[in-house]
Amino acid sequence: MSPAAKVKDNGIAATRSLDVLIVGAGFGGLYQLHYLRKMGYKCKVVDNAGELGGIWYWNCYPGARVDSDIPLYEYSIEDLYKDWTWSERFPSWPELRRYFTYVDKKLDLSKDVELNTGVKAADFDIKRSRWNIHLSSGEVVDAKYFVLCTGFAAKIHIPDFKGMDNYKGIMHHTAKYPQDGIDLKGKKVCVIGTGASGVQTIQEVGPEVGHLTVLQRTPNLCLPMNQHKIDPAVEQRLKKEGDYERIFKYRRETFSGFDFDFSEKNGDDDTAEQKREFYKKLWAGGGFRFWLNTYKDLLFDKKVNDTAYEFWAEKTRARINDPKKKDILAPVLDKQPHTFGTKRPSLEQRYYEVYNQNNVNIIALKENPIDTFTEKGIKMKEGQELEFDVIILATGFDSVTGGLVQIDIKGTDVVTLADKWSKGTWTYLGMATANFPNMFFLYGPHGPTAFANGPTLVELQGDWIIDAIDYCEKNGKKTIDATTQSEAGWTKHVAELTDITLFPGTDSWYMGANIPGKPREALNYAGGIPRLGLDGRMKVMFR
Ligand SMILES: Cc1cc2nc3c(=O)[nH]c(=O)nc-3n(C[C@H](O)[C@H](O)[C@H](O)COP(=O)(O)OP(=O)(O)OC[C@H]3O[C@@H](n4cnc5c(N)ncnc54)[C@H](O)[C@@H]3O)c2cc1C
Repeated sequence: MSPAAKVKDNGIAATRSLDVLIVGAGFGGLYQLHYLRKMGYKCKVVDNAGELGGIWYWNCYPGARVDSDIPLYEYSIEDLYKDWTWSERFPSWPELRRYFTYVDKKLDLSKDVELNTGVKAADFDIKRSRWNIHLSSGEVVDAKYFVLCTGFAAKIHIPDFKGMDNYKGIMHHTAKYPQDGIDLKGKKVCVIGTGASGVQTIQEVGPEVGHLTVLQRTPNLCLPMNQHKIDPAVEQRLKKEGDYERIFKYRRETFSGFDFDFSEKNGDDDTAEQKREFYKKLWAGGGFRFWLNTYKDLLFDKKVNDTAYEFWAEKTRARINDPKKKDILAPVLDKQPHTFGTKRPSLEQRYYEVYNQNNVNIIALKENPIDTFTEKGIKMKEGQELEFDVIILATGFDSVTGGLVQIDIKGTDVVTLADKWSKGTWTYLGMATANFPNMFFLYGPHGPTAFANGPTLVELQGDWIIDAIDYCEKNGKKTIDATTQSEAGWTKHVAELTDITLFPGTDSWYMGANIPGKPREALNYAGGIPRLGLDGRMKVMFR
């Protein structure tokens, strides 16, 4: 199937020929490798990480753990789940790493994975209908298909704070945290940012450090995780009774790929008292239930949304002692930072109690912004000169599109992907983009990505991509490409669906609003998994 190796193109000799080059050794890339290899295709995975696991390699900051409860955050492959048991309902990053080691051993993946190897560029050779893929090692690989499983968080974002180079202490972004950690005991620590990574870091390090200062731009409307230990005997019984099989089937049918879905009810179907009872039940269930198992119009109707916000604020404010901290962390409804659920709420275990400790303070950056970094710390606009041994930048990512466009990819019209998407993103089904034939991506733009449980979505989209490649090979197709019409239709559909929700009203990374100059647009598909309707959607162009 593969043409001879050493194909000469653009003066660069490709040293290897593959059927498929897969970028990323996380849930998505390893799923592609396992099935495509089983089907007889010659594939390799490359990843610039030092181990398997995707984001769980990079995000080893204190307290990093998953927000999807088990067994949702794992592969649905029986051979894997039958012998694996997690220790906690929401596992932490070291356990995720152990899971990937286990998966590797069971599926014998590593022999086809090249770690510490990045993809820098790729160009499509029209004459041969193949990709030349340029690796960080200097090697050029020739492949018929180019599958980008680069996740939504491959490009970190650090705001352009004044004077950052002045600071002489220890400073790391959460996704570049040292693999062997930092001893924070007794240290003066600053965490900038209270998104998902910030919340997890703060609640973990607060009890351990000498002093913690949190710099918050927007309060995170955190939900109780309700973490607990897992009893392996119970899990074993559930597996025997077919529970896991049922969950893995059902998770492919729900909006977010979890084992629960939005209620059939609208908010107005319930009286105020009934609403309260309903919210109490969701709250007690823990996890994302208060967000994604709630009234089906909660993310569409501001009035209904307000009732959830009020419930959240009442519950949360009761946990914070200091009145000023209360207002910074959990403002009352008429000072709400945004509608509930239109920014990703984080799951927390003791986040708010940490602020009741004397060694923890919080500064609202909207009232008192950073003036400049200094040699010893940070000077605030109001004049305080704060000194820190360690600064942890929990400042997020150029999410969803950043990891893709930072690779210099040229399609059939020699326009780079970065140029094509510079004023807005165009995709078909959130898995292909016109004039980039034989190239697919998953868990990326215009898919349900950030609204979806990772493993569910990478399996669903992964199956579609595998089928598409197999279809081409079985039917002698040289290329598969999205048409510009199909791409325009999907892109319009993504925008229209988002426009009727409350999401556009909030500045968030869901809308690209966290990155200066990035187009403000819907990056995720608000129709959820069921409306994707991937079956029978092969409306693509074969040549
Ligand atoms: C801190 C954090 C917590 C999360 N928690 C949850 C959660 O609780 N539940 C949930 O469902 N999802 C969560 N997610 C989303 C998570 O990304 C997905 O669950 C899942 O990891 C997606 O798998 P993936 O294989 O698509 O991508 P990733 O796991 O992101 O893996 C992508 C891989 O591609 C590699 N890569 C990228 N670009 C290149 C390049 N140019 N060259 C070589 N290699 C490259 C990266 O190094 C990385 O290893 C979280 C994300 C983050 C950042």
